[in-house]
Amino acid sequence: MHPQLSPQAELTDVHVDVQRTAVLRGLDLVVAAGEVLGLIGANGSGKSTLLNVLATLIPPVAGTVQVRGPVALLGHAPALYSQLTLGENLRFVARMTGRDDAVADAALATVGLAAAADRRADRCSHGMRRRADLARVFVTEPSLLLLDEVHTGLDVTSAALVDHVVDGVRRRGGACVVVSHDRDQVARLTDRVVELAAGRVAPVVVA
Ligand SMILES: Nc1ncnc2c1ncn2[C@@H]1O[C@H](COP(=O)(O)OP(=O)(O)OP(=O)(O)O)[C@@H](O)[C@H]1O
Repeated sequence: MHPQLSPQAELTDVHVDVQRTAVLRGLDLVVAAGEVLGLIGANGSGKSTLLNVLATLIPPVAGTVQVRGPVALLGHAPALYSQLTLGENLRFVARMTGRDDAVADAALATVGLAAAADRRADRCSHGMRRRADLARVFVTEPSLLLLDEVHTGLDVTSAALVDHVVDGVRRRGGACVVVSHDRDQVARLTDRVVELAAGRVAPVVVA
């Protein structure tokens, strides 16, 4: 962590139930501005739930959640309207956040999808959809970027694009939380790693 920087997100004694089952139980976590935090844990330990709490999509039943600045969550599945083209999807995001269409078009070009802008999302490969999802980050410029297993199924070039996106958020002084089952990926990409178990997080030393 970078103690000299203020927290981008701070969770204190957070309890979250999913379908009446306690998933997070008194969880404390500070994500510092400028850091890339790795989050690991067994299947079902609550990693996606925690990202949803950080994205303020799931309210805790107890505890406090403080998040500064705009947040972007990239989930298991890319968040695109399947019947819209990639260009329409990105322009929609741009308009919803008060940006020009040109920003959306530039973002698509940045992720190497300018030539596919007129292709419907449901006619794109998984990797293309993931790239278009990553392009959202160039449009909205979040201060807190939450990545949930986004490396799955990506080729080397697309995986490098994830690194580029994470670097961009960090350079702007924002923070990232990266969920992955790939410990090598986590060790390479992050400044520090925590493990979620029994509803709480604990520091982990990743070789
Ligand atoms: N829609 C749902 N309905 C019922 N229970 C759910 C639902 N979503 C999650 N859960 C429960 O919440 C717990 C935490 O799930 P979550 O998806 O956050 O775990 P995870 O660590 O991200 O798992 P994985 O590594 O498999 O993606 C799980 O034990 C699961 O049983």
